[in-house]
Amino acid sequence: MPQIILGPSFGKLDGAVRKAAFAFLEKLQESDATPGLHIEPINGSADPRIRTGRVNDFWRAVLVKVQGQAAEAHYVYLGTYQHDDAISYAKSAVVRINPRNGIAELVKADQLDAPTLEERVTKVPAKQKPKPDDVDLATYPLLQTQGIAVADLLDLGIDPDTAVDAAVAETEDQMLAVAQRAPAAWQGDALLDLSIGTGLATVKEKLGLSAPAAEPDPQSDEQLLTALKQPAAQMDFAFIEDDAELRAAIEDGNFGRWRVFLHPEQRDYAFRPRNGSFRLSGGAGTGKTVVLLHRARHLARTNPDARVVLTTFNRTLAASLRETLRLLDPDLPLAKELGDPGVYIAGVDAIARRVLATAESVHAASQAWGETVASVLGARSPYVLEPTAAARWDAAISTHGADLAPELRSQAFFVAEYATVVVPNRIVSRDDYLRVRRPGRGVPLSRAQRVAVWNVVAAYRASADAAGSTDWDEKAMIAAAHLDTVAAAGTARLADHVLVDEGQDLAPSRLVLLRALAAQGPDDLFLAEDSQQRIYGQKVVLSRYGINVRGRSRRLTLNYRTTAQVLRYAVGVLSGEEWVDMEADDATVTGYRSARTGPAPVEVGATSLVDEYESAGAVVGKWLDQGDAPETLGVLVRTKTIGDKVVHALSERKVKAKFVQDDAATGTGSVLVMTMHRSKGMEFKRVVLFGVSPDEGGWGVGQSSLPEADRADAELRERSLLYVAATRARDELAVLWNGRRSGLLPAAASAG
Ligand SMILES: Nc1ncnc2c1ncn2[C@@H]1O[C@H](COP(=O)(O)OP(=O)(O)OP(=O)(O)O)[C@@H](O)[C@H]1O
Repeated sequence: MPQIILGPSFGKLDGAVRKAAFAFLEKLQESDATPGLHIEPINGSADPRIRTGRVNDFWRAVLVKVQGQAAEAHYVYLGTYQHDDAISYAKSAVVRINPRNGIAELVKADQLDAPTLEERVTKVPAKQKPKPDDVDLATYPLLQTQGIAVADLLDLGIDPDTAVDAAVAETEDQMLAVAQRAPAAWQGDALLDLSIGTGLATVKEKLGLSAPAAEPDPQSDEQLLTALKQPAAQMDFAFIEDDAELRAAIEDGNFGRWRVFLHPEQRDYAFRPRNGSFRLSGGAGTGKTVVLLHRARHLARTNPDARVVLTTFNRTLAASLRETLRLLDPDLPLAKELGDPGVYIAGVDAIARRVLATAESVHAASQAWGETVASVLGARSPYVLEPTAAARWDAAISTHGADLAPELRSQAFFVAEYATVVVPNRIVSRDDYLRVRRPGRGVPLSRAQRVAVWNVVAAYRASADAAGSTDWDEKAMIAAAHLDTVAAAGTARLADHVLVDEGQDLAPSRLVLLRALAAQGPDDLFLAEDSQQRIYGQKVVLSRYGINVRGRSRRLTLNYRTTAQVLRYAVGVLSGEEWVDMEADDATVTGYRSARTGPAPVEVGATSLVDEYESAGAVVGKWLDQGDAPETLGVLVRTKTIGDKVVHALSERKVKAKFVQDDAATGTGSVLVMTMHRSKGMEFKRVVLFGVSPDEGGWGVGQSSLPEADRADAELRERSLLYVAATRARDELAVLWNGRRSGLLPAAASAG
């Protein structure tokens, strides 16, 4: 069967033609000898491999035929055009090997001749190299300030016209414009990377660029095929694997390029085997979830017996992973039960519950099960499935917390202490607690304070014991203990590969559980995280919970979702704070960039709540008038109460809106209002952040009652929440408040 390769300009078509184009390619994929396809060369085409094919009476497909030694040809599909346009495009399009780096590229014939390289390069104004003391670097060509010359760009293989334009770009926005015009995706990416200070060697490594051993032979189909398969070429050329992929790409107006056009780094993280646990970090929108989905599919396809667990913070996000994996591969077998071959998708708490439910039904009466529960909670009832309400902390504090210092008398303090110290360390007695090290907990405790804290913990546990209940930290830890016990007795673990999204939000007990799902070994655990998006729980260091990723941590830096303008604003929310990643290293935003442009975020400060509702109605109404589908617009709020009021206020202003919570379907036809927490992992075309003021509900709430160290961390989480919310916007962001502007928002200049 001929192999179809989607080229960079396979383009968008409207409905009827799309169907015809798909039918054409489907037949071509079966056999290029199918009657009626009329695959023909064009007289006078610049590229001898160019063919056109008959889609119908009016439309023709433009293709590049690469035969090589293979029995079946490869066809690069360059799009479907009306007859005359197809012929003129086919005459000028050339797919060739870039002589500098061996990457396949689509160029126009006129780019290959006139004017010579030397002539074009002389277009670059000869400014002297800047001297740090006497030059205003802000008005100096960006690349020159980084010590990059045109010759370096040409050497990388960047198209000469693009190189010349890039060399004179003085601002980020000018560079973005050049990058967007670049004839190949890898070139735009390389230019943006270089312009923010990434070195030439790193750029080459990230894109897998290296000089070919010999001058490419333009006649050689084999060489062209190799060139098409280079990772950097695959940002523009996608080898289509089956009918479903073809149908999605050609027929689906919402086709996501993420399904087939991966960045070389994404490709590497998705497909390369790893000899142990791996951590992939990256800012919002850099494609961490995309990598996980591709990796899950790859592992399951490579070994159909493999038990792949794909998990995340909660069931809403798990439902979204399931839906997106279905889009990527509708035929991929999903496992129904944990431990079955295929991909099993669930939130981490659902996994804990699954393990416990099975274990309790089989072992509840056994001594071993009782010992497992006791190893985490001390001697108590072996029944653990019922949930413990967080309110039990309040009861325990009020009955047994008389000796506590006032700043420790809060549910939030106990939840944090319990989840990060008591449960993961399997503390079952007061003596254990007096001895345990509490690294990472900013709040110091004297011996007397520890005793007072333990009294409350003991009371909390006693009341949960009486109810036969456990909280989610306890459930995860008992499940992990159980899995370790049965594995030590020789039973196989439940998974071969565990893939984790939103790792930054997982409490220690959840990490211990995920570690216990698979035996230590190659490709055991792959964890995606962005520490700057931690909006739940405490800071966590992976190595404390048996997850060793030393030397196996990488970072993605290209944001595919958000425009450069929105990204700059969102990153402004993070600035001035210290951030650490899950290896306790600096979490840097260096190199984090977007290749897309759009309007600068708009800020609207209102003088009353009614005024703010009015502004929200006006902003959303304008977007709807422009033709945006309502469900592509998000209004993000701090709390459900605020959200309900916003829905009401929008409806009064004739904007149909609905409040979305938990894993309710978003549906179509309404503007979506949701809490910023609920918006995690989602994206919208345009976003309103509503009520970003210390005078409005939610911000800073409860922090004053926390110990100082916990308060600082709570403020970091609020920044992260705002960052998460702002980075949900693909194209445009509006930030609204009533009263004072929140100090968490970036300095006013970033908004411009
Ligand atoms: N190679 C790609 N080509 C085109 N689009 C991509 C690519 N990779 C990712 N995207 C798109 O970028 C957006 C962000 O991707 P994804 O959700 O995987 O990022 P993320 O790092 O998990 O983000 P977040 O941390 O904000 O949840 C999605 O719309 C995705 O389809």
